[in-house]
Amino acid sequence: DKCKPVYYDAYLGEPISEEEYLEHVKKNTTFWCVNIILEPCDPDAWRSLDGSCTDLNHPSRGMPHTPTLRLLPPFYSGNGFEPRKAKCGEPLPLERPLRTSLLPEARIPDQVFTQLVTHFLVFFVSDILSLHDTVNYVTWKPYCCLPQGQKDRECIPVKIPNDDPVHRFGNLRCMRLTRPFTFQSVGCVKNSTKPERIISSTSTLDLSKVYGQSLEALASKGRLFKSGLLKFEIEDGRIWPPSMKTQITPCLVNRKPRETRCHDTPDETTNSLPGINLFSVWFYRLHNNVAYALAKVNPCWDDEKLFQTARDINIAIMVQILYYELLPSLMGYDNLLREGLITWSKGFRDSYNDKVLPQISTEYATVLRWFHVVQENNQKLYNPEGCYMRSIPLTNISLRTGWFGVDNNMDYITQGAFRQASGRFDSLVDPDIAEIGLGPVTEGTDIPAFDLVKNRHFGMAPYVKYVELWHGISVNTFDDLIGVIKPEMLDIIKEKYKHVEDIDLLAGLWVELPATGSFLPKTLQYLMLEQHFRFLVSDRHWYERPNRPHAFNLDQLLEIRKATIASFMCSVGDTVTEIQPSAFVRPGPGNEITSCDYIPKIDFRAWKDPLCRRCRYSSVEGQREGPVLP
Ligand code: HEM
Repeated sequence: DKCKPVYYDAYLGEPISEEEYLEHVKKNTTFWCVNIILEPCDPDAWRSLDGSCTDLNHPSRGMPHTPTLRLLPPFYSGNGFEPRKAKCGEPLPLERPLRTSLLPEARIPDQVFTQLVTHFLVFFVSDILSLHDTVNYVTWKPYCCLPQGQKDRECIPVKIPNDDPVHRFGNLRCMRLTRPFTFQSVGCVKNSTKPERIISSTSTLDLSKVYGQSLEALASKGRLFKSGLLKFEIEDGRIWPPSMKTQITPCLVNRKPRETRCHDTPDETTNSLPGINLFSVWFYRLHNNVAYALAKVNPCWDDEKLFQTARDINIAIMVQILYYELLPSLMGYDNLLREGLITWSKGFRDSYNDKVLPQISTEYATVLRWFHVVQENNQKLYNPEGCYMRSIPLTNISLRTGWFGVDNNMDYITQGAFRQASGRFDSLVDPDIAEIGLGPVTEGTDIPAFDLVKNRHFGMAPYVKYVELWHGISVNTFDDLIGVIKPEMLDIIKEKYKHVEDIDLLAGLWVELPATGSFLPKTLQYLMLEQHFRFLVSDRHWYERPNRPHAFNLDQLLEIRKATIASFMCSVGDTVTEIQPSAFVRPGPGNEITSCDYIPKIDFRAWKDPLCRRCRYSSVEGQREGPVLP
């Protein structure tokens, strides 16, 4: 029956019967455990919103709440699947003292990269990962450091010892934290099986922060249903996504009555971290700029065609910037070329492999947290002339979209994003990220220590297993890590861990030497290459494919190739009339700030549809209307 929905077991990816589905309804587990596909996959359709039909043979794979892939089998201890023990049978060293020893606190500007790198990265992360584990200990179970928390198995608070370098003079001895949600904990799979984390995002790169993950959310909050546009609002001459009109909003930290802005987007978590907030607004605007440009060259296109094409271009621009600009800057152009992540030719390439499921690896989801190390929390604000105005801690403007809407803050933070250095790519962490990572909503948050806790609860194999896997060496003693770990840090590692196999994956990354030609630690480099290759080969809608549904023609692809973060900022960044051509890299000799007129732009005439000539004088009503956009 064509119109009958098909229910899939989210974990197994197999269809289930209506009776099995009703069982889930009874248990109230459909949200987590069932993927519903309303219509059979149409191989010629545009990319779906919920990730379904990315893989025609396994239509539910790629959807939210589908499993991650383990590169190495998990390590847990006991029947309760608690974090693995040290080799000698004792618990592993406490996370907080490990963090304070291996990753000291300091705020040092990087000599190469700008703050735009971390803003882009955190936005990109929000496209494929989840916030629910954080919401759990902040909002749903805020009691993990109170006596009530001792009775709740979900609570795994982080202990702060009495000799803590920061808190020994204060009273804080506990930071609240909860176990990550797993297929087991939410009731999809038996508790007697090894915990597998559950993620609420689609596993493809699809700008789900902008478009949401369901038709209903996009229809009710996103689409204007006119000229292919997303809904928008103009305030003080700036274009924004629509704002919420209710009193209760997710912008918990807005300082009322002045700060009222909170975005009513298909995915409300656009209002969370500043980097996510900024790039969501910018990609929102870019969609409308593209739709407007397309409508101009194709007056006969209807709303649907304009919308879908603009979405497709918007996603392609994001991926082009990620693969051809950001990743090469971080990981080395030649490294990416050699591993087949990018191509030197500007034309098409088809790397799609229908045997590879659209998934992310559990390891990748964990080690991406390494980037907390390079997050500078002191956001500098500049005016459009490039003069420093003032600073604000990023942790003070999370969950505070209202701040962006007042005092020209949006202009100044935009300017600061490409003028200011990121944190140094080193074994150091910004003091705010290490102590007050969630700002005023908790008593204290040591983000990298939390990362280590999660590393253990996700059952990551010991660090040395990954070193052996990727670097082809066998590691039996600490000295086998000479040449892999920074010498001075190897001394500290030996003090902290009793056996070389005890080292946690993330702790190893904190102290590793960078890979050749890269700024990233050696093992992180491999784990990133591995996953970014999978994004490319498992995505049927990958923008460089000539034979995907609604594929670009060559001229169009060549225009997409012009996308850079600088042209992006010129197009959507408030007051950006000049910028350095490589805006992920600090401005300076060879990368001077220059007028946007000199930054190559996409020419949308490549999308001119010859069929439109025929209906030129009978253009669809309203087609030429639209906001006056740059
Ligand atoms: C001011 C900047 C940032 C803040 C305040 C922040 C805060 C946080 C917090 C509180 C968590 C949850 C920790 C936990 O409960 O385990 C988290 C998770 C995470 N963050 Fe950040 N972060 C920031 C920047 C970044 C950046 C630049 C990246 C770059 C890759 C990043 C990647 C991640 C990842 C991958 C996770 C895990 C998400 C998941 O597993 O679903 N964060 N962050």
